[in-house]
Amino acid sequence: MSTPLSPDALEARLREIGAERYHRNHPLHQAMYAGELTKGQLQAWALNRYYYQAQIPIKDATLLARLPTTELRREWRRRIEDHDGTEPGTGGIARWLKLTEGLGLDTPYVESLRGLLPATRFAVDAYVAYVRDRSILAAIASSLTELFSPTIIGERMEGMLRNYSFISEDTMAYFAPRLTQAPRDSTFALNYVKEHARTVEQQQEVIDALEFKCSVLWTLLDALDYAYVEGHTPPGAFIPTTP
Ligand SMILES: O=C(O)c1cc(C(=O)O)c2c(n1)C(=O)C(=O)c1cc(C(=O)O)[nH]c1-2
Repeated sequence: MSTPLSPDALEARLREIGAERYHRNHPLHQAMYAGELTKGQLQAWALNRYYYQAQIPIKDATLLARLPTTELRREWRRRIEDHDGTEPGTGGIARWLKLTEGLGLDTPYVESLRGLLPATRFAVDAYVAYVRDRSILAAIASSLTELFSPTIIGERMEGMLRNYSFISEDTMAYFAPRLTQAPRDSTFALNYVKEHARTVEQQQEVIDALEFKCSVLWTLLDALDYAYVEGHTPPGAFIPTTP
């Protein structure tokens, strides 16, 4: 880029990146909603994704501490409440544990993180570090994958309920609220970057942040694929007891 894009052209570029790189295109996601995974493979996915869910409010709290205005902090604080809830048993993390429990996993084991794949830990920690260490613009832009999450969540809910007899609406309770939370959050983030990324350098930072985040999500599925579809489970990682 030698001249800055208009805000709408920047949005179009970001949407192109999502269409090409979002984890919706990953073969493991496609196998999951097509009903091709075993219960054990779904357990491994839910157990590893728990770490992503658990670190999201930590990532948001590191950003919150750096935000300069009341309006921005108020906006970001709501995200933390969405995940942590406002009292015990509420919020996204608690709902994620309903999913792992519904799949037959022991909650203390999931929470202990003992069964995580090494790549899950590295990729999620890289996301938290990115948001902590980069500019506020890059940190906000890295949440923009959420522009694309309602589509993948819709596919996953529909496909998993249809194709796996052991999955119920109740088990999938995590996802329904995300269908309204994600568009609200990503609209805010998109408007912020369209307003604040004006120079070529700033726009490149935003593009790089979205590509980085797509790579984080892609890596999580690559690691699951290698360990639980290809069968190269690293030492210490979760081993499914159901087929
Ligand atoms: O199910 C998904 O595929 C998916 C994707 C993403 C995403 O695109 O980052 C998030 C979520 N779910 C999600 O549930 C969630 O809370 C969330 C927070 C964030 C973020 O970057 O702050 N992304 C996502």
